[in-house]
Amino acid sequence: MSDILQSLNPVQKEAASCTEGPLLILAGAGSGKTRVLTHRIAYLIEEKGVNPWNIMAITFTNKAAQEMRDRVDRLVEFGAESIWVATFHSSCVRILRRYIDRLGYDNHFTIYDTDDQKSVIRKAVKELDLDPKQYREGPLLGVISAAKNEMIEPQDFETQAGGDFRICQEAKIYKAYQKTLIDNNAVDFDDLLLLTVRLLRENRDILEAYQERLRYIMVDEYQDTNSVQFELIRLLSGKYHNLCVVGDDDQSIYKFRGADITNILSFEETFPGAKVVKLEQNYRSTNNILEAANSVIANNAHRKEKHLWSENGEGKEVSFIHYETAYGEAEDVIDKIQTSVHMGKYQYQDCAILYRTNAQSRAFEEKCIKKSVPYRLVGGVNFYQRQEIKDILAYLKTIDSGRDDLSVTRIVNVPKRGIGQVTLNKLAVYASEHGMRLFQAMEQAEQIPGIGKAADKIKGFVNQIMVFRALAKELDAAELIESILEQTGYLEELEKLEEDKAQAKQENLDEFQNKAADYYANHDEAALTDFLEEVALVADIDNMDSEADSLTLMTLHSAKGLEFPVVYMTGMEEGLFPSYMSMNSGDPGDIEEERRLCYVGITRAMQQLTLTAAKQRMVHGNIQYSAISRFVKELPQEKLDWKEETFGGLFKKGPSMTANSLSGSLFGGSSSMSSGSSFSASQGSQTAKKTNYDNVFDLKYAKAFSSPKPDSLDYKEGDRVSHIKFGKGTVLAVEDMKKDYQVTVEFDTAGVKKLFAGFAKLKKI
Ligand SMILES: Nc1ncnc2c1ncn2[C@@H]1O[C@H](COP(=O)(O)OP(=O)(O)OP(=O)(O)O)[C@@H](O)[C@H]1O
Ligand SMILES: [Mg+2]
Repeated sequence: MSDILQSLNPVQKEAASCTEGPLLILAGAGSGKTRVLTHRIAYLIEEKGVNPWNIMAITFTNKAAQEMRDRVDRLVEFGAESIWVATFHSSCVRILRRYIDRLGYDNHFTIYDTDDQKSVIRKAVKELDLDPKQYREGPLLGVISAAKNEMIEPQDFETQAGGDFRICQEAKIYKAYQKTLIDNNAVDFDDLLLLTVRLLRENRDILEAYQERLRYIMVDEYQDTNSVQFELIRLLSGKYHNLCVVGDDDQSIYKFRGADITNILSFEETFPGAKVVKLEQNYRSTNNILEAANSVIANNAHRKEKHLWSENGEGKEVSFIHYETAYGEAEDVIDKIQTSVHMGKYQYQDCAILYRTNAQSRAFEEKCIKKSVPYRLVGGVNFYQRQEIKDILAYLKTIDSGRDDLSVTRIVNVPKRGIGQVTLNKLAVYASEHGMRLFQAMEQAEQIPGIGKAADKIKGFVNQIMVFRALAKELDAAELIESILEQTGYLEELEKLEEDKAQAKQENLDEFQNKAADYYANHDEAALTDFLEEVALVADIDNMDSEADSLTLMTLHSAKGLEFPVVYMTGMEEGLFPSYMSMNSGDPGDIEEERRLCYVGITRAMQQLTLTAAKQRMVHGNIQYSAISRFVKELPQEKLDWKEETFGGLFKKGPSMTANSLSGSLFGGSSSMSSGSSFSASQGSQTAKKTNYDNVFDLKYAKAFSSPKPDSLDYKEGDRVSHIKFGKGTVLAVEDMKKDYQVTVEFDTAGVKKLFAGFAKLKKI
């Protein structure tokens, strides 16, 4: 066998050298799938004499495409540059730039981004005389995108509506939207794929030309392809059938973007005569880590059975640490990493901290900055650089002093107040002529010549800030943030965004409120100025050097395909991971998707894996007690190195404390909290006593969060209420407790929750 394949094991060799006909490499994480793909390309060129021009390799992200090209460059002597290595989208752009005129477009088409798309939707809704409140851009874009991913064109969408009023209206919007795009010679991201498929279906000559050229097609991370991507591959490989796809059904984590796991599960039916190769030897992780991964994923019903093993030895035991608070979790994890680096065991770049939601990065980022640990945030903007956080910070700064013109400029039209650039210029000129700050000039707007009617709008803004200034004396920063979000209409604006985006921003804002609540809990008599000073210190990220040896922080989703010697999976709590949404959607498939994500996380670790959870975490300014994630329970318990943090230190769990004997209190099994329900406590001390979490953080929180019991409630059993985070719901029960009312609410999407009335601030609707 050739030299090129020398570094592969026999099964990998078989896969890499099986070049003709359809081939599915179905294999678990770290078994060398990506490695086989790159070696296969080299083998085709060097051994089989295939022209690089005839080879296509498709990946999902630009980063992966770049890496694939680099790896092939190293293996192949000449011609690597003419291999077609690209993502799905860039492949389509390439085809369409050449041939889109066949579909009636001009070849110099424009690609619309989300902002452009939204304005097209707004225009369509207006033209159709529909209520923009009922037909919001975000959700409509979601509907259109889903239709396009299923290759449903506007006319088919209408036919499928079958008289349903709402769907009929959506069909009209879709039609108008598409017409505008065509009139502007523009395409959206989904069109790129859809139009390419249409082009190939309707133009035999073009299809045949590409089929003839792209004789060998390879797709990495095949488990995440959606219908239209699948169709594109099917068409292109339709003549030579030399299609090699690699993937792992257990790592399919993009269902929410239309990825269809059946594409991989039914490969053999779709491509008759397909050869299937399974790789089971893992080269990445120790056996302890693999056993953890195998044991968790075994709980999914719909999967192809496979079992990973490795020759890397047992390795260190997988650990689980249960902290009292999320604050303690962040502090200790960063400490542990720093210690291992100081001891010379690892470098920062060997370590990764993974979490379920972007907002969780905040606590870790702060600890890194405080302890001078260099870090790199992958696939996200640093917490304090995020748009919504900068907006709210700008409000707080303006409320605090109004001297920062940048902040004032940032928020004057956020949300929109209709104050135009011309007016702002006049204000700036007036301010500089009179040696004032911009905000002072605004306070005197009516005296400024030429401002005219805009003066009223400016006064409105100034008055609002004045009201907040008064409030700032009464409220702590967390409450102030809440009133800013509500009273300026910022939250309302958020709701108009696409669901994913709105939710991510909402989570970040919640996390910022938690930060504020946390700060006030730990600083008696803190003022807004002190809080802003603290934030300025922790938000200083200018001294970050992306090239330097640094710790990686990222979400589980963005960790796919990567590997690290040391991995921490944090926030392993019911409601966080798995997420509330997946727990309450009613579709068991959603929990399975979360479990696959957990599997992806575990299998990133090469030598050392630690899972962590916190008993209490601030969620939307409330302390929330959560049970340990079910995924922790699914790990092989007898091999798990389990530590409990109690007051003053970490203690190893004694041999008699098996997971099952603890399940009542730790997994929420026997307590009044059903699995997945959360407990928002205003009476921290009371709850703390009951659950015996007598640690110093509890007392501080308790002090900060004891809010008076309301005299009476304006809602009762059966009423509809709304909660700022959980949305709308129906009151199931109201219990009059000594210190507060405990209200049980069944939320429409967030499930059943028990809340304390004094803190939950439920509104009757
Ligand atoms: N035969 C082999 N000999 C030595 N190392 C190998 C071999 N096969 C794979 N590896 C190494 O194992 C690690 C995992 O390989 P690779 O990233 O290709 O796996 P994968 O199946 O694509 O994983 P994932 O499912 O996470 O994408 C890499 O560091 C790779 O270099
Ligand atoms: Mg891979």
